[in-house]
Amino acid sequence: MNTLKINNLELTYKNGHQAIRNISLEIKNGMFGLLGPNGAGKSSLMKTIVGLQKPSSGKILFNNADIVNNPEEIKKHLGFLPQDFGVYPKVNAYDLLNHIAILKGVNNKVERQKQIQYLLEKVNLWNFKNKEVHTFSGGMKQRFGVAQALLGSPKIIIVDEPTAGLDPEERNRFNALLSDISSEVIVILSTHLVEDVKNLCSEMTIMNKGRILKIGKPKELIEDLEGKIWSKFIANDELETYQSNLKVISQQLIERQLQITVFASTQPEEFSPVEPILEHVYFNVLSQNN
Ligand SMILES: Nc1ncnc2c1ncn2[C@@H]1O[C@H](COP(=O)(O)OP(=O)(O)OP(=O)(O)O)[C@@H](O)[C@H]1O
Repeated sequence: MNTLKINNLELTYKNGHQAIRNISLEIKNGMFGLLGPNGAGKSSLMKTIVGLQKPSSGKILFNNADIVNNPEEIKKHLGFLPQDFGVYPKVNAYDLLNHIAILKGVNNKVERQKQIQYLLEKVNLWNFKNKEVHTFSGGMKQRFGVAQALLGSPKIIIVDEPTAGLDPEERNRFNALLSDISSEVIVILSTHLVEDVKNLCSEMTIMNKGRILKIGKPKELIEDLEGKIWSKFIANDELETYQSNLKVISQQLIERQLQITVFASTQPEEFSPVEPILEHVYFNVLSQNN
């Protein structure tokens, strides 16, 4: 079992912006969802975990090793799948993986060949091993990204917005693959897609403005809202009145009619009960923080 422990982490950038505010977390094997709107501090947190930047204060321990002072202790066990790799060199999939494996310290040639074949088969790209990666479709590039992240048998894998730009079928396939991997390693999935967290993660946290606002199992966080979510169709000009009298957590247009969803411990007049979902957890938590 791998463990990542974060204690009282703080990060203030040189311009004075405080991107991480007193964060403490404990993450074990499985998929952990880091959910938050743009600018919440997710990338700042991940970059600090992987040792790309030092926190202003606080501790990060990976399997009990202090990785703030010894980033190598995590780097040798890390697989990183960034949002976008930028431009790929004009190299075929096999050769590119071979190159990355060497950078990751897989020095034995036979071992390298074994790992590359295993991973290309696992992500369904073995038949495309001689094709240049820059010609791959979005989904194929993402799966290639997973293969490179898994080279060198990492114990912790960090993925940033992994399904951005994938069509629904590619997204499902990609998510199944991540879920498959996560039983033996820590996978931290940073995203603003509630749907991906709901489908994949056993534990999650919601963060905003550098703080952790909620932490728990998606299922339990949803159960906490049982009997507290209500909705109603209203006229556009009534919105402000409802917002000042009730806790409106979301609003959406359905066939051009405005529907609001509110959080309340008892049923507001003329509202209908709604079965809670993770979106409600997310919007409810964020609305308390705005
Ligand atoms: N190097 C930096 N110097 C100063 N401020 C920064 C720096 N990097 C990020 N920030 C600021 O810190 C805050 C958190 O940014 P961060 O990129 O961590 O958020 P995020 O949750 O990952 O958002 P996104 O989903 O948009 O990537 C933002 O207000 C951002 O402008």
